[in-house]
Amino acid sequence: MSIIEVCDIVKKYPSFELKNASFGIEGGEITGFIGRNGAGKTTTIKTMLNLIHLDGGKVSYFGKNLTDNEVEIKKRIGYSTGTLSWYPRKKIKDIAGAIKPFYESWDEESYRKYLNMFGLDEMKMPVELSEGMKVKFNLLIALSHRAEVLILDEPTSGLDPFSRNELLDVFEELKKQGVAVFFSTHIISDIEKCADTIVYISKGNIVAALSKNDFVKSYSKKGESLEDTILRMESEGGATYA
Ligand SMILES: Nc1ncnc2c1ncn2[C@@H]1O[C@H](COP(=O)(O)OP(=O)(O)OP(=O)(O)O)[C@@H](O)[C@H]1O
Repeated sequence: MSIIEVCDIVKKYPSFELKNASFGIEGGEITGFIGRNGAGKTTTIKTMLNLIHLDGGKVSYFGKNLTDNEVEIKKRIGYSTGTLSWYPRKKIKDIAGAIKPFYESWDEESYRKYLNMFGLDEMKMPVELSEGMKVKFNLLIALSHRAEVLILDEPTSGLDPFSRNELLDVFEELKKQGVAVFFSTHIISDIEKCADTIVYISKGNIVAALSKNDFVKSYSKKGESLEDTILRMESEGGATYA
C-alpha cells in the first residue's frame, strides 16, 4: 500500500473537470507532478488536502481516509500551496510561535536550520518578503515539524536558480530520511534532476503515474530528453495518451 492513495478523484468546475484521478505516492521517494498551466495540478493538490469539496473518489494517507482523520493526518504532513496564507503583518517569529503548539513534533533545530539555509529574517513580516522569500517561508513551516509527507504546490516557482538547486538538495536529504515528497511544477528540468516518479496531468486527466525510468521507456522516442517527450506529448494532445 502506498503512503498516499488518490483514488478516482472527480472535481467539476463549470469549464474544467478533474477526471477520475488515481495514483499512489511512496515514502522515501520524490514525486514530480507535471502539467501545463490549467492542467489541474492545484485542483488535484487541493483535493489531496481536503481544501475543496470532491465530486467523487477518496484520498487516504497512512491507510486512513482523509475526510475522517483530517486533524491527525495534517499533523503528520507538511504542505505549502504557493500563495501565502499566514498573517501578513505579524513577524515570522510570532507566526512560528503561534503554529508550534499545534504540532507535538515541532522541531526547533530544523526550524533554525532552514531559517538559516533560506536566509530568512525572523523579525520580518510576510508583507515585507519578496515572492521567492514567501515561498521559502511557507516551506520553512512545512519542514519544521518532522513531516512524513510533503505536498508542495510549485515550490520552485519564484525561486532563483541557486535557491531552486538548494531546495532540490533539501528534497534529496528528506528522501533519505524516508519522507515522501510530492511537488508540482512546470519546470521539467526540476523533475529531470530529482524526481523518482512522475505524475503527468493533461486537461484534467492523469496521463501517467510511473517511475521516471518507466516513463522514459514508455513514452520517450530515441534521443529525446524528458522535456522533448513531454512537449511532444502535449503537442499531440496530451490527454489522448491516457
Ligand atoms: N474555484 C474555481 N472555480 C472555477 N474554475 C476553477 C476554480 N479553480 C480552478 N478552476 C479551473 O480549473 C482549471 C485547472 O486549474 P488549476 O489551478 O488546477 O491548474 P494548474 O495545473 O494548477 O495551473 P497553473 O500551472 O497555471 O497553476 C483551470 O481551467 C481553472 O480555471
